Formats: sequence, structure tokens, C-alpha cells
Amino acid sequence: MTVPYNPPAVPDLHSPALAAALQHRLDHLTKPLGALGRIESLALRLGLILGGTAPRLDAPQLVVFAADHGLAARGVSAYPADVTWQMVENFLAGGAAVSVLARQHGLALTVVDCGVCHDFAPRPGLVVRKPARGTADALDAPAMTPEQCAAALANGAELLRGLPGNALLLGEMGIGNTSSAALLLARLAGHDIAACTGAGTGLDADGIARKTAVLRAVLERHAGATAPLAALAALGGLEIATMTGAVLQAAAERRVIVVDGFIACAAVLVAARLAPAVTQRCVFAHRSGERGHGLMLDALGAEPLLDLGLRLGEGSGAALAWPLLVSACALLDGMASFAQAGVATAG
Ligand SMILES: Cc1cc2ncn([C@H]3O[C@H](COP(=O)(O)O)[C@@H](O)[C@H]3O)c2cc1C
Ligand SMILES: O=C(O)c1cccnc1
Repeated sequence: MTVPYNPPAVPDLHSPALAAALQHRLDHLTKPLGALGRIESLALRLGLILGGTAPRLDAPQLVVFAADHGLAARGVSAYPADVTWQMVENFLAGGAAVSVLARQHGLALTVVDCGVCHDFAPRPGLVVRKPARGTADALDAPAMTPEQCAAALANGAELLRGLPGNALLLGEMGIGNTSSAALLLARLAGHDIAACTGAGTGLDADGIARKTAVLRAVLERHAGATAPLAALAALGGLEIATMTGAVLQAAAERRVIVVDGFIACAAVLVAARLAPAVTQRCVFAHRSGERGHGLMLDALGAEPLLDLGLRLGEGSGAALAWPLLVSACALLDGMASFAQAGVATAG
């Protein structure tokens, strides 16, 4: 299967001069060398992405990509598929975890209906871009047709082009989407599906065993879908495909991409297989409690900032990590150097 989509160019960020200037600045601030630990590597990364020694984060956008999954009918989630549209209503009404965190941290929240089996009343904060009402059951057929997958990717790019600011925080909602993420990890990183499959919304051990068996059969059904976009179309879902298009566009525009948990990482994995320099623009917010996320992070060469046992999605982990990015920029910009403050350097 060929998906008719050309990813945008994502150039390498390699800039030894800027990296040296940032490191020089960090090393001359009034603190023992390296004493701000991983906040220093975060500051360095933000400087490299935004292209200066005093990076400023501007108008951060938290986008929740939502869609339904045909595979949900196979009992791969602990919750019913209706929760997807009900949670979209909850996001927009302000009552979900991500709504609260976005409000707290001043993040603009946009919910994108990428393929929910429900018609929402139009309102501010909701964007509808759906090539289909949910994916097909991947045990029967490819989750998406090549055209649907290409449309979802293009929708993500177009959405991004219309958003202000220089930072994108990834969120998602779609009952059954830990299954698509596990399938993509297994297929694109070459792991056994059992190592990639977890409890999702809270399956018990028997439930996980049944989910694993379903996913193993899905992989066999689509054994030929090995290229990144063929795998994405075969294994789903519409929200992951739209997110992948948004990630590629954000990377091409040199925005900071704050990656949430297991499902957001699956979109970044597909994007990185198409354009490896995508991960240079990413800040990985947290290590999720979902089994498989460790393998996912390894596949991406990622070192996440937080490890809080979160297993929620929605962009909640990205929103929780956001203040660390703000602090990294503030420290880089606002701290005095030893020379400025008249503090003695190491003896
Ligand atoms: C009330 C509720 C709110 C959520 N918010 C995010 N998810 C999370 O759970 C889903 C993935 O897990 P699975 O693959 O097991 O269905 C996604 O929608 C994800 O964002 C939620 C799930 C529920 C039940
Ligand atoms: O890591 C995640 O994003 C996740 C894990 C479980 C359920 N929903 C999301």
C-alpha cells in the first residue's frame, strides 16, 4: 500500500557554534558547573531548536487529537468507545485533567476531531478535520485507506500552519489507541507485540492477554505493511496520523514539540522514521506507566523529564512538564554570570 503523502523537509539542527555558545553561557552562570542537571540539557536543546542563546517560548499550543477506533469493538480497552466523544465534550467544557492543566499553565487548548463517530456542535476550541468516522477494524481491513491516511497527515500539517507560537504540546483521546500505538511500536521497532502491549485504561492480566492475542493477529493480517506510512494506514488511528502530520509540520517550522505519553510517542516514531531530525525538536515530557513506553522511548533515543506513573494521555504529561521548559528559558536568560555578579569561580 502506498500512501500519497510527501513529508516536509526537516533539516538537521546541527550547529556547533550555537551549541558552544549555549554551553559557554550555561557554564558561566553563578552555580557550580552542571549543577542544574538535566535543566541544563533542556535549556541547551531549547536554544538549539529556537536558534539563540536566549530562547523565548511564545504562545504554547496544546492540541488534543481525537478519533475512534474500529478495533475497540474487539474488547481491547477497559472502557466503551463512547468515552471518546464524551471526553471531547469534557475537554471543551473545561472539566478534564488536561483542561485544568492547560488553564493553570496558560496553554491554548484546541481539540481536533480527527475521526470521532459523533457530530459535535461547533464551538471555540474545536476543529473538525475528519477523513472518516473512525477507523475500520484492523483485524478485518486496513484501519485507513491510503487516501484517508494521507488526508489525516495533510490535515495535521494544515492545522499547525494555522496556529500561532513556537511550541506544540501533543495530546490525544481515542478509546483503543494504546492498541494502535503498541502495533506501530512492534512493527516499526521490531519488538514482539507482548512487550509492547499494556493495560491502557486498566485491563487486568487476562484482559491484557486477550488484547495481545488480538494485536498479534492484526500484525499477521498486515504482515506486508512494513514501511512507516503503510504501517500507519494499516494499524491506525486517525488521531495518530493527524498528529504525525502536525509533528512533521511543527518540526519543519522549528517549533518545540512537547511529547506526551505512549500514544503521542507513536506519532513521533512514525514521523521520525520519515524525517529523523524530528526528534531534535522534541522534548519528551514523561515516562508513562504503560508497558511498552520504555521500549518506545528507547526506539526514539529519548530521555523523558518526568517519571510520575501517569497513564492518562490527553496531553496531561506534556502540560505537567511545561513549567520546566519555562524555567529552563528563564534561568538561561535571567541568571547572572560569575563576572556580572562578582562571585569567585572554582579554585
Ligand atoms: C475517562 C477516560 C479519560 C481518558 N483520557 C485519556 N484517556 C486515555 O485512554 C485511552 C487509551 O487507552 P485504551 O487503549 O485502553 O482505550 C485514550 O483515549 C487515552 O487518551 C482516557 C480514558 C478514559 C476511560
Ligand atoms: O501513556 C499514555 O499516553 C497513555 C497510557 C494509558 C492510557 N492512555 C494513555
